[in-house]
Amino acid sequence: MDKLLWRVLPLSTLLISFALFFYLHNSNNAELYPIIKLAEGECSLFPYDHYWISSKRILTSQGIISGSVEINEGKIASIVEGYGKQGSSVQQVIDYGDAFIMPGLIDVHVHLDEPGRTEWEGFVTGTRAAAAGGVTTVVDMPLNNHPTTVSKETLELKLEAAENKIYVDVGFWGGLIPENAQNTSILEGLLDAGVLGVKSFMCPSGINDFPMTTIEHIKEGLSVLAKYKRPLVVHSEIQQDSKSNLELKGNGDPHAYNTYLVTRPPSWEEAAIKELVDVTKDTRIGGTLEGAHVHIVHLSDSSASLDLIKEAKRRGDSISVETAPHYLTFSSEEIPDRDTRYKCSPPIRDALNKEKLWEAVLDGHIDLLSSDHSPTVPELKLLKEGDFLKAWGGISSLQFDLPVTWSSGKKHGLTLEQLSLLWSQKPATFAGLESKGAIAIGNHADIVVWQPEVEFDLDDDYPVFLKHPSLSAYMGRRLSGKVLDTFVRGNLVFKDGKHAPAACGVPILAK
Ligand SMILES: NC(=O)NC(NC(N)=O)C(=O)[O-]
Ligand SMILES: [Zn+2]
Ligand SMILES: [Zn+2]
Repeated sequence: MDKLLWRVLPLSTLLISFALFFYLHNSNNAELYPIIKLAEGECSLFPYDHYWISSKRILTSQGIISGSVEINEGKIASIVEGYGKQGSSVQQVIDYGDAFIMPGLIDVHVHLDEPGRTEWEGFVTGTRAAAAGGVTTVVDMPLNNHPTTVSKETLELKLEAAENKIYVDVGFWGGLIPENAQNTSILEGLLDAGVLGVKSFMCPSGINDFPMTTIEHIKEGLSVLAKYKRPLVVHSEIQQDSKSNLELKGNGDPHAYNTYLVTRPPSWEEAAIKELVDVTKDTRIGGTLEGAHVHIVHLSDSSASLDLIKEAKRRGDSISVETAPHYLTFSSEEIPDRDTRYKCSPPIRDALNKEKLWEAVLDGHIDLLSSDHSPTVPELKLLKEGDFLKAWGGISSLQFDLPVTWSSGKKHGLTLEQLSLLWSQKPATFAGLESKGAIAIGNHADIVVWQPEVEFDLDDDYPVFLKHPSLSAYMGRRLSGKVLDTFVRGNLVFKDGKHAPAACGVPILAK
């Protein structure tokens, strides 16, 4: 017996070693490159400064190619056509096979809520969700953080709070409120400190220290912004409380979505946009506000409001518009009673409105997409009570920008090129983010690698990095388009469900 054992042992050791070798070899192949254990504090899950990534499908500024991209010290150093071919300086290659490589998404409308409301969201949770979704840059809104970002001093508080907490790059919108519109030195101080532009509300914002602006305040703001050549972004709704609406508010069932919907009709958006386009005529070349730009956030009304914007564009006004994936995905008819996760303003309208909005996206009348990720705490969303009139308005979605847009978009004929234009190139130009938004030589290596054809369920097992996953109306859905890896300035910040240990995103300040 002993003898037999001694004979079998070397043989089995040999077999085990072989098996182990093949297993490791294959699993390395599956991982596509060796995983090296990182020390705490590292910015990247791939510890090389100089490497290539290759795939059969790379969306470059010259179109989709099969080939490789050379990344060196955070920037795109070269692009080589031909799958499997790399330049002579090959050090490390990550071969993604036929996964799709494209520029990272730039989400210009995100409420990160820090400092002051970290129980709602925060720099760490928000930017980790972004990284997990292939979003490599976000631009943070000046509310619902406390204090709101309306002066140089409050921007400094933001920057302090963001230190060592951001996993992707973050730019900041300042706020235009009556106080700094009337005292332009405060506004200039805020712009000098580096906000990419300012945002205002034409209706109550729901946040006490962010009062609404009238069109007169907006004109004051625009005359300052014209000098800086930075945009004004506007929540474009003006309250039009007709008698019948007031009555409905009192009588309708607050658990029915329609009761909320009728309280914020398209005429609110139309009224605001009418006032805005009356002002944007002066932004034309030679006009008194030349250099200023008005950007309408989260357009929901695809009828009269959109027509006003199209007409202003035709005239040559400096105006642009975004919409959000929830207006392109959901329709009011299908929102269940009591499901306040869907409450936002302006509201999600009917299916016909949604289809017209898609048409406008595909025809290029909508300039870009953004999430308007605006969570709160579950208690304020009133998930248990299900009261649409009292619940906080805001959709929680940041991590799902890409799969949600793609899932609905592909059914409407959206191409991968259009998707990237709407989520990367256009937002980069709009927010003045040089060196971002395209895979082009010299640009930041801000990249998402994803599988457009892969479907997955957003179930309880799915790794969601939002602060409050239960608030997202997308939970429970089946989506197309799985994010594999995300690079920010060459750092592999997210891979296969894991984040890099250190938060190495940088704040982006306008100069
Ligand atoms: N204070 C907010 O975050 N409001 C947001 N709320 C929404 N959209 O329902 C917004 O962007 O208007
Ligand atoms: Zn808004
Ligand atoms: Zn918002």
